Amino acid sequence: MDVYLKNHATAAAKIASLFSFLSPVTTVILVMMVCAIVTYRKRRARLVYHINRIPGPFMLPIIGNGLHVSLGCKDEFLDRIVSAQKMYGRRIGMSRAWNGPIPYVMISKASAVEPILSNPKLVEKSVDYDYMKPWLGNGLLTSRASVWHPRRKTLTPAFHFKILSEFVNIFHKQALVMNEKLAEQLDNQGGFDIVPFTTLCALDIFCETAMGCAVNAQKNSDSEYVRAHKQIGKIIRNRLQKVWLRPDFIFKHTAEYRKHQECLQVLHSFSDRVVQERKAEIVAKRRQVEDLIDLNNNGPAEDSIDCCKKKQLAFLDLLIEGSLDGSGLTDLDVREEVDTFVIGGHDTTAAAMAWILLLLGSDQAIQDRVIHEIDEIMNGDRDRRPTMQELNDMKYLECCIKEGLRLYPSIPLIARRLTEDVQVDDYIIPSGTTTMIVVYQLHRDPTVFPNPDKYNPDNFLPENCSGRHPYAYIPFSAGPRNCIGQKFAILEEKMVLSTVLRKFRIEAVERREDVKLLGDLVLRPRDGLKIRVSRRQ
Ligand code: HEM
Repeated sequence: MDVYLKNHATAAAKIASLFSFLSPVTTVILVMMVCAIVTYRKRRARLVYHINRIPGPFMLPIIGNGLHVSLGCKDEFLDRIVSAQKMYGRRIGMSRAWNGPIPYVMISKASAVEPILSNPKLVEKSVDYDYMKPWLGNGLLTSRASVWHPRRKTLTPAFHFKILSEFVNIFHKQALVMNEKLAEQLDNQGGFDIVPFTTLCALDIFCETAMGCAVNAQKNSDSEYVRAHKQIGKIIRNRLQKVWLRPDFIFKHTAEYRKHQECLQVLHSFSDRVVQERKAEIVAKRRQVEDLIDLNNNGPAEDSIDCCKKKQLAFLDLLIEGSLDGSGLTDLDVREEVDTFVIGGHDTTAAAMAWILLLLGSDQAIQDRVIHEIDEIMNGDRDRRPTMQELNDMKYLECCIKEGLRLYPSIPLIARRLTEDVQVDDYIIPSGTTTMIVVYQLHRDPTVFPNPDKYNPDNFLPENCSGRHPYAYIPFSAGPRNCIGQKFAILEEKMVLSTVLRKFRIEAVERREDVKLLGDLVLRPRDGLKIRVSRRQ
């Protein structure tokens, strides 16, 4: 003990003699730096300790499991995550991986998902979302908690039930255009890829409902916008996988960066134009109202003012009216939300509808049952637009949609950066970790869904849902940062799918098992989804 104290005293004396050469200010700075380093190292050691208690693959010094993620075929990202999770996360529903110095914890068990998604303090997205920022800026999907809170509050009313019911007409109109396009494929007995059809239909629907602008994507399918959108998704995925492409100063010197910038130019000029045109219309309308007030010395009738104030506004109008009335949102902020909602609002629903058509085409008995339900509700009428009530009554169709989203959740991975520790059973996932909820696998937990790979819409009959863990099925995420557009999505899908099924019978041309999956920003089939259509008798 004496020797120990003596050694420390000597070390302290040496440090003091070193500091005696330095000015007091430099000494204070040095001491602060030493303290910061000691604290950082302590925190880091704690983080490493807790992460490495979680099962995971063998890792190399410094690069960890980076090679496993970055090397090889870029289309295998989701496959690799799922297989690592199957191998190491089977027992506790969690596994860990180090992407260089960054720890990731993959989760596919409902009881481990709950403490993360339900906690209102854990709403920070992981750094992986930052690679979407040049495109989406601080839109709802990518923004930090401090920016996200007020914006989410502003936008929530735009997806109110009353507004959605006004969209039903547009949903139907665009579904009829899709039917016209499908009719052109009646003679195509070899089959065709359904994904471009649902994608363009969903894009038309979103632009016309939420932003009041008709882009006619279904009629003009080779639009520059659609191509740029597809390409930027690929570039971002590639960058996410390849650690060395992550730093801006490297990425900026690649050919991909030039393509990335070209895509941004196309995408941003589209959304800028939409925002500016709508803003000009709103400003002109306001002027008209002001002129009317000036003309009438007594001012406008009270009830006409009330009617304007009470009207519920759709997404873009809500943002623009807010920015004109001093909500603090700039034109750039509005554009960021437009870009975010266009991707959130059409890619996801498009993928879901395509998968569901393939699934229905693979099981004629299920298709018969859903057609029977629709015919019964519509009294055999195959043309009239369904009312909101009739759509609500299509319960079995809803089960088919939910089951489709279980097997093929449009967003297969949800990542969060933890800002506080989370306890799961005997494990601590420390603050600072990136957690990745593997929704694709969570939805295939055999203890929750027996025979989990089978397409079985009965899984969502009320009697089969009762008692199920609320976080076992989360296609729209859950908790405070869940999907803002989920009611919109289900309603749109019901309208489009029922409109298709009233006219056509669907047959899958390929087996589900043969479809290669791409874990892009959205879960897509690598080579499309081939179906055949015939007119219903
Ligand atoms: C089948 C269709 C859809 C699915 C499966 C889906 C799924 C999801 C999921 C899982 C999230 C959470 C993402 C995360 O935390 O990383 C999310 C967020 C979001 N979704 Fe959806 N979505 C769908 C349709 C829509 C639609 C139609 C809209 C717009 C009308 C929309 C707009 C958004 C937005 C803006 C966010 C970010 C919300 C926030 O952070 O506050 N989504 N969606």
